[in-house]
Amino acid sequence: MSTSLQTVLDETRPPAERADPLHLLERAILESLDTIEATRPGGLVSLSVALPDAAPDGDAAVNPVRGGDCRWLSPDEDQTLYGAGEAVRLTLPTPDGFEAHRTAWVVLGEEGLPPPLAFWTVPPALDPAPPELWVPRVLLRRTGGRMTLTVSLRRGDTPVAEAVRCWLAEARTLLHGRPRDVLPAIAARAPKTDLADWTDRVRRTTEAIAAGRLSKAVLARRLDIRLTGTADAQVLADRLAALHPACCTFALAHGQGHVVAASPERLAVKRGAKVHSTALAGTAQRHADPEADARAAGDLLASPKERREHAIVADAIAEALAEVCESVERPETPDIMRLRQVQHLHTPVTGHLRAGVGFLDVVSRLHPTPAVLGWPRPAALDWLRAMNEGRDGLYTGVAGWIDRDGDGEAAMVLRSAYVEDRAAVLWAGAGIMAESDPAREWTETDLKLSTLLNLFGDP
Ligand SMILES: C=C(O[C@H]1C=CC=C(C(=O)O)[C@@H]1O)C(=O)O
Repeated sequence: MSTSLQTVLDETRPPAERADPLHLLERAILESLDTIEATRPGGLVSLSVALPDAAPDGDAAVNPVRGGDCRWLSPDEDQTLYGAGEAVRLTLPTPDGFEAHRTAWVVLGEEGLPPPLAFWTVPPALDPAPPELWVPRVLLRRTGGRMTLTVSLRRGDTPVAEAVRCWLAEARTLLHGRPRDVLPAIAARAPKTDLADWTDRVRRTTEAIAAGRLSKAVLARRLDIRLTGTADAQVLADRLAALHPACCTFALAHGQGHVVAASPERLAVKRGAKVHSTALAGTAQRHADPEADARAAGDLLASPKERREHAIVADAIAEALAEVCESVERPETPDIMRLRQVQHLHTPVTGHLRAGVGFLDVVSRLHPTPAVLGWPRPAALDWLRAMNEGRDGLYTGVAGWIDRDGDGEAAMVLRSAYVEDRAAVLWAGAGIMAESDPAREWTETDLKLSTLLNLFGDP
């Protein structure tokens, strides 16, 4: 071992924490040092170690509760990803441009551990920004009680000793960081859309649909809020995950702040050749009274307008998957997805991918679905541009992760906020059909906005 690296290890490991599970990482780094240093300049190298399980009482040495700048909680897989820093960031001309980097990725460490991964975002259709992908410098992956710590480096960007210093410091924060879990309240609201403007836009859209210019358009409204203090995006994501267990919850570094969401719409999940997507469109309110709640769900299922709005989305997803799959399956009729504030018509769509089809290629075919844009795609895009519809903070874009094996998960950025310092920008939208009533659609967006507003004490 070089003396400089020994110095880094000694400096970054306080004596009181000698029993720290990070010694496993330190040992693995020392064992892999020659290979890391031999990796060609520009090459991406990742090293993974298994850590002891987290104790449920939170007293264990390993208890990843806070810290880092990216967090991803998957609803049905009991998996949480915590990322810190960036080993590499790629701006992709096309999302599948990642494949070349993926195959050159050097993976070190214990065998049988989950592969390293990258987070990525694709902007909304109305935003010309390119897709971005980044490999976190430190990634902690908790699957069930199993924990894997992965550190990554692009050779040539930073001296190895410096990278090791960052790895250990960031890993320590992910493992032992202290919660800052008091969320601020709302100090002021600045709606960017009022009911009159919304009503006008919905009316013009229903007229355009009646005139045959398009079948559906998703209009959206923006609400800016000022907070009484800084909101920690990672805490917001944790709260959202607790309140919305059926959703994919994430907080991802974006611009100078973070995008935080509890998205009910998992656009795609890929495991080997299997891909799962979710068609979600058609919305009703939830009710505390079970009878009223069931009636609302029944009305939703029976409504020709909601069923057509939903079918446009389910058909588009099935058609996009058919282009890259050997077979596609979906039930004939939707069921109901129940969330905290709303319930949606829901159709799961699954496919068996043809050989050689990459995950990000699937995502780029699916996005934007008619659940966030409208239909047909070109007409909806033209219409939204003509209406000066804006989108930012990634709202109606896609976010996800992809691993070294090419598997991954993608969620629409919905029920989301862009949070920076003491400010948050919230968006919510609704699919507009020929029969849409402006006031009802406004109420629906209110319910969708409350997913995030509730976190700041808004009833
Ligand atoms: C556009 C949003 O939701 C979409 C997803 C599910 C149901 C929708 C609807 O019924 O209108 C929307 O298409 C949003 O949450 O901002």
